[in-house]
Amino acid sequence: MIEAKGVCLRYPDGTEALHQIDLEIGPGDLVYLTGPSGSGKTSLLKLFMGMEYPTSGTLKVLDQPVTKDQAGNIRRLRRVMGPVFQEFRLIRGRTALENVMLGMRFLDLPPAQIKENAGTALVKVGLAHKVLSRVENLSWGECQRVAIARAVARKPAVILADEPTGNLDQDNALKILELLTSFQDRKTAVIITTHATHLIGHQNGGTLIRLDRGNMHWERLG
Ligand SMILES: Nc1ncnc2c1ncn2[C@@H]1O[C@H](COP(=O)(O)OP(=O)(O)OP(=O)(O)O)[C@@H](O)[C@H]1O
Repeated sequence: MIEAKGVCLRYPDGTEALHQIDLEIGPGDLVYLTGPSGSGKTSLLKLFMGMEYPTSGTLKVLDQPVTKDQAGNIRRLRRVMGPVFQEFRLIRGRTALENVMLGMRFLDLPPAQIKENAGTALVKVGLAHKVLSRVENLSWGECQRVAIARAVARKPAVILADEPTGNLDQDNALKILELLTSFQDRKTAVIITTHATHLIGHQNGGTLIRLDRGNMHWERLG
């Protein structure tokens, strides 16, 4: 599903964010990405999303090479990714339901099906009572759940959540990790960046990737 061989990422200002990354993530895998601030976690997610390209090495996502000259194909690839961005990127003035539906606009589904799937996703994240609320009237935690619903409603091949525990106390961080890992199934891989490694449940298994100044170390959990 995701295969990286010797991947390096150097930004135009010379910063080497990732160095010689080798990894394989298969369908249904659960991967936690951790490491200090600036260690390269977001950069790695951006590579998986085709928002950055490797400066050297090879990266394939769903058998699609992630290179600049494949930009058109990568745009299509993004439709089967389920990103949950740190800043959520919700559209103000629109309801929770509309936000989730907008995230599905590229899917080849009839409008009624899109609406139904969007509603189901909001129920799954515990927001049945906020479906018709505008997002600016929701709390921060509710907005986070809308962002998760938008990612999962697309039934993506990979859910990528960037630091979903960042602003949460321990109880809520645990709930969000449990919610995100509940979407892992045979076909859906879940990748979560987090500083909260002490909250990672070993019962779900999975892999912990530690990044340290762009270098990677693996650890199997469970
Ligand atoms: N667009 C960019 N241009 C230049 N350098 C960048 C850019 N984006 C990130 N960096 C640098 O690349 C390195 C890795 O950044 P990245 O955002 O991937 O780290 P992170 O592990 O996600 O950090 P945090 O936990 O603080 O979010 C850092 O040194 C950062 O300053």
